Amino acid sequence: MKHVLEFDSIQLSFGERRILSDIAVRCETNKITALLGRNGQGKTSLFKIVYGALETNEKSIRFDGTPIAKPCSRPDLLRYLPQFNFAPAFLNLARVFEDFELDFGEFSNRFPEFRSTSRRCVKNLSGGERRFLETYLILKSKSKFVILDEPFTHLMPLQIEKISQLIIEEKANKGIIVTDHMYISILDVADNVYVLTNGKTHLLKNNAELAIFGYIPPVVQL
Ligand SMILES: Nc1ncnc2c1ncn2[C@@H]1O[C@H](COP(=O)(O)OP(=O)(O)OP(=O)(O)O)[C@@H](O)[C@H]1O
Repeated sequence: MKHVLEFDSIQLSFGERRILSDIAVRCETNKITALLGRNGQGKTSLFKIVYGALETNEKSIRFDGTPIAKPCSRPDLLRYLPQFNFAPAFLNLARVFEDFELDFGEFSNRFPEFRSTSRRCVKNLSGGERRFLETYLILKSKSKFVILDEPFTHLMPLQIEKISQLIIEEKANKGIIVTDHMYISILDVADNVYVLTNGKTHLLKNNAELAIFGYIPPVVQL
């Protein structure tokens, strides 16, 4: 059964500075929805509002047409990969997988580079290993939707490829909303791409519009 997550009518200012003013995003299960935008345009702020980690007076977030006030209290509906590390630093990987109700064996069989890490504390992983682990935990969770805020940060190209593959596979089970400045990898997997600029979201008609919105230089051929 198809599910729909929509968010619009979101207003956000920091002091006198208006960040978000004209937002309209629609995400569906079995689809990958990308949000691109120049640095500082408000992508993370928007995701935090949708998840419920940042308060704002005006917002409308609906799941299958029903408003949800605090999606962060409904992990069955929505989970969020923030830009910062969230897996508890002093737990070992076996315990983290247990807490997330995921199978460490399945993870380490698929990604043998993690095979001997079940007793290792999260804090002893490298930056890239930790980002890979945390992205996996969110992507494989049983939520109907997940938001991934820059999942490719710290990842080497080979791991970016593996996460891209996982994103494509997991869309069979959920709706995925993603932003990352590795935009070519994002364009490769996305079904719909929005650009956030000057507080407004635009659904892209074609990739060339990325240059028109000033996200990529005009010379890049996509
Ligand atoms: N708590 C805050 N107080 C004041 N200004 C803030 C706060 N959080 C974010 N900002 C500002 O709001 C703007 C949007 O920030 P945000 O992190 O949402 O942008 P972004 O599109 O995710 O950027 P990037 O691509 O660089 O990650 C930025 O100019 C940022 O400096």
